[in-house]
Amino acid sequence: MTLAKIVYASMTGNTEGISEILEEKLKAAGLDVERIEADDAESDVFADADIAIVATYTYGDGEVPDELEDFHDDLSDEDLAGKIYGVVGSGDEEMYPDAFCKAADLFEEAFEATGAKKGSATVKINNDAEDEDVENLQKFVDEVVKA
Ligand SMILES: Cc1cc2nc3c(=O)[nH]c(=O)nc-3n(C[C@H](O)[C@H](O)[C@H](O)COP(=O)(O)O)c2cc1C
Repeated sequence: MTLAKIVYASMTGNTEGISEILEEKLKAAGLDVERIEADDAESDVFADADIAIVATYTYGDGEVPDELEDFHDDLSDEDLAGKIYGVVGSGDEEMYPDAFCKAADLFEEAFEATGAKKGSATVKINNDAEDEDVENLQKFVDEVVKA
């Protein structure tokens, strides 16, 4: 069975909710899913996964959250060739227009260095997921599953 792993960080719950939506949709597509909170994620967490997903909010001014910093630094050294990756970000578009969901972009760069294949365009969500975002998450899941 195909295994998808979702590593997520969430301070106020928005990204956690997004990760739950992803889990639900991946399961509905027939996949095994593991959702791993940032503090529990070792850099080799995706070694046994077919699909590697990171869901992250953005902190500071366009920075990866503290609890994902080491994970992000080490991820690019992993060999994830043959796997599919996808990234979902939550940020605040009004408050941080120039750094909106920048952490998601930084994870995309790290995944590119691993040799994994991008399964779908990064989804960026303004705070918590609304109806339109849920549709975009469905599209994201459909694409990573068939990539
Ligand atoms: C101190 C602080 C800095 C932030 N910096 C950014 C930022 O640079 N870019 C961005 O898009 N959002 C930024 N945000 C907004 C959060 O990423 C956004 O509220 C997100 O939905 C939080 O996700 P969570 O509920 O999963 O913790 C910042 C929020 C705080 C409190």
